[in-house]
Amino acid sequence: MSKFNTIDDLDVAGKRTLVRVDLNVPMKDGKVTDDTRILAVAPTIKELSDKGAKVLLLAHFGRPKGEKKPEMSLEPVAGPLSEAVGKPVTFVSDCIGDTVADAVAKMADGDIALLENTRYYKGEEKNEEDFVDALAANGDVYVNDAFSAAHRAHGSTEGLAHKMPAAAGRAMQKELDALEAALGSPKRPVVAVVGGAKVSTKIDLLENLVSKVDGLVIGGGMANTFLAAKGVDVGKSLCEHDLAETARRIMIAAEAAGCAIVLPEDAVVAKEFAAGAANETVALDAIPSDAMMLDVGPASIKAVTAKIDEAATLVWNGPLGAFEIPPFDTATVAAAKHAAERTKAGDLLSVAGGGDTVAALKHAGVKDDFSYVSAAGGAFLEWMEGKPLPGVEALRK
Ligand SMILES: Nc1ncnc2c1ncn2[C@@H]1O[C@H](COP(=O)(O)OP(=O)(O)OP(=O)(O)O)[C@@H](O)[C@H]1O
Ligand SMILES: O=C(O)[C@H](O)COP(=O)(O)O
Repeated sequence: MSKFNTIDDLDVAGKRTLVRVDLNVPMKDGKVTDDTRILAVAPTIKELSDKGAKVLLLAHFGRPKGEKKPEMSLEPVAGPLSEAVGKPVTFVSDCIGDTVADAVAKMADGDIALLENTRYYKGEEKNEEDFVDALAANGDVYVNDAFSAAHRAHGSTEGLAHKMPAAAGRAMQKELDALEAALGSPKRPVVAVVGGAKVSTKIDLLENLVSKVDGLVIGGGMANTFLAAKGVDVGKSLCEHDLAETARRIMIAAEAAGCAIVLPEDAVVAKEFAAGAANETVALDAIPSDAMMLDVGPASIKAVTAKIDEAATLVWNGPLGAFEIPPFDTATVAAAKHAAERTKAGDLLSVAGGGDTVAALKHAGVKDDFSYVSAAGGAFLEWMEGKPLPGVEALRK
């Protein structure tokens, strides 16, 4: 990390310290269901507080697209965060303006405040100068500890670094060092497993990824888009039909690069996305038009585990199905357990990343058996692609 400033290079005592963290955590009914990302940033927050900084935490939650959507408030995260840091964390209902300035005026050195969702403002994702200036108005120094959001050139992840002395936090430092150690020169064959629901934001990076890996297993909502591009009628499944051309381009690029793509061969379908929903396993040409593919089926699981058996290195982001609701967790759990067994046997180096992916590995009971688990999903895949991450680049010395 010597190429980057770290907290050791910043004087934070008595300073209003804007700290970008990733608190985009899995949540159900207003409660945090996985605290991995919270635990990852807690040491940085505690260290800054212990050094006498007035710690102002900046983070996004979900994709409110510039609207103040109450269900995407960060307020429910303040409690679990306070518990993880072992100090009180005050929630502030805005991230810019007088509300923040008034809260800061009441803070003593060492106090910690969590500011409201930065994506409540359009200027955040657009990295608008006015918005960045408004964020900067309440800070003296900036620390970025959100590796998992570093692939976004947003106001709080990139813009702010140019406005005041800036440094990487401990979690950011640890992630970059660990990924370099594990995947800097990976042992081949390298197999990537990509699933999940963020189809439009992750599909583009697959085009580069296929030239870096020897095999690519596609599952989850991502697979539905590829299957539809191949002419499969995916019914009401999560699928981005307008990305069919992109999916086809990726399949051509993979073939040219000698990267074998593994797509589902069968599917577990249901008419509703609910616990206990009636479901059945069907062939790809028999998906009912009113049903959703919520998991890949047994033939697909066999193909996925066989591909994992070929790998010396596995990188995984995105569950193979809607794992939060059994039985749609079956494929994700089976693949996770299989990768964990091979890792424990010393036959595989396994790296997984992503908010929900980590939750899925925990659910499968194998999180600690993977070689390395990153808090980052999209950022981790972009790092794998070899792309410079704007949030990291902005911290270069
Ligand atoms: N077939 C499917 N249909 C609908 N949702 C699915 C399907 N397969 C997986 N999902 C959902 O995908 C979500 C996780 O996707 P996502 O891409 O956000 O992964 P992640 O690990 O959180 O990565 P990141 O950190 O980039 O967000 C889960 O909530 C899961 O229910
Ligand atoms: O969950 C993530 O991967 C990060 O928090 C980034 O979220 P985003 O994909 O909505 O930018």
